Amino acid sequence: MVATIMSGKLLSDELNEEMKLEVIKLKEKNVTPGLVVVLVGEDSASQTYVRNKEKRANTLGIHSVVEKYPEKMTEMELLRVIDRLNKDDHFHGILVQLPLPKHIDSTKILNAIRPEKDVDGFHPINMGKLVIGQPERIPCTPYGIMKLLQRYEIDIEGKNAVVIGRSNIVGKPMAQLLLMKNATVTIAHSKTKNLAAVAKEADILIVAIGRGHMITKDFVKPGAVVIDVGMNRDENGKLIGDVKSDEVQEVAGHLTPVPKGVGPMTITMLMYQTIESAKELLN
Ligand SMILES: Nc1nc2c(c(=O)[nH]1)N[C@@H](CN(C=O)c1ccc(C(=O)N[C@@H](CCC(=O)O)C(=O)O)cc1)CN2
Ligand SMILES: [Mg+2]
Repeated sequence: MVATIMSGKLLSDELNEEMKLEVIKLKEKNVTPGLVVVLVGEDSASQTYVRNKEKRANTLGIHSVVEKYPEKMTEMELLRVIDRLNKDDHFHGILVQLPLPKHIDSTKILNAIRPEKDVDGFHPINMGKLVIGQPERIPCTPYGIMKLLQRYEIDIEGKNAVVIGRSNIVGKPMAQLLLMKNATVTIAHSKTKNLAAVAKEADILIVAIGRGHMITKDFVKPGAVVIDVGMNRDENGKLIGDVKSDEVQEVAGHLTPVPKGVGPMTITMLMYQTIESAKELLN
């Protein structure tokens, strides 16, 4: 078997075209979706991601502003920035790029964002709404994965889904989204015993561990859908996923590549939620 490759890049391109039209329609009603990205410090990967977000927003016609602050900014100063942006009607979405410098408590900052403007879906109110099955803003990576599963017509209902990783940003919301589609969901993590056996039960295997090439074919049931959320660097600095794709693609039915799999969908869903947030103004 050779797995079907699920391209996040292609789906992003398709959704971009739809979103451009949505933005045009909103502008006709005098609403320009606005996104502000707050970047604190000099982390070079974060700078790249923020630049990519700005570029994508511009391509779609979204009004986009990046506010950059020095590494030594205090938590109180950042809270004041969030307070100002919460009140600024030009912005329907506020995103604070993570990670923040160590002396700033990320939880405090994320909790200060108005839930309606929380296009990352990280605010406890948005997380809580997701858990009770009334999602409003959804963390972009798992949301993008759901769009990919839908695009590739993957049946979810009644399937065994195993999510490896229990972060607030990926693992936990991913499990909730799959549960909402009536999958039987298992969350596995670093303390799970016999991980390969647990993973091998999965019809849908979501891998968000953060360890390059850890998932070999021994973890994969023949024909399974394997979603690789990992972004790691190998010894030569090459970007690799958590899944050993060359051998897993011989066993899996579907597989997301790294790069151009889940990654592009994260930014796409960020734009999508910014537009959704702007639409709410009309209602
Ligand atoms: N506030 C947030 N901070 C962070 C998030 C987030 O969703 N919200 N996620 C990551 C970084 N990130 C977006 O911010 C992000 C990282 C990577 C990609 C991506 O498309 N990756 C490409 C490969 C890029 C490369 O070659 O290095 C891919 O997978 O094809 C998108 C978004 C942490 N911070
Ligand atoms: Mg996100």
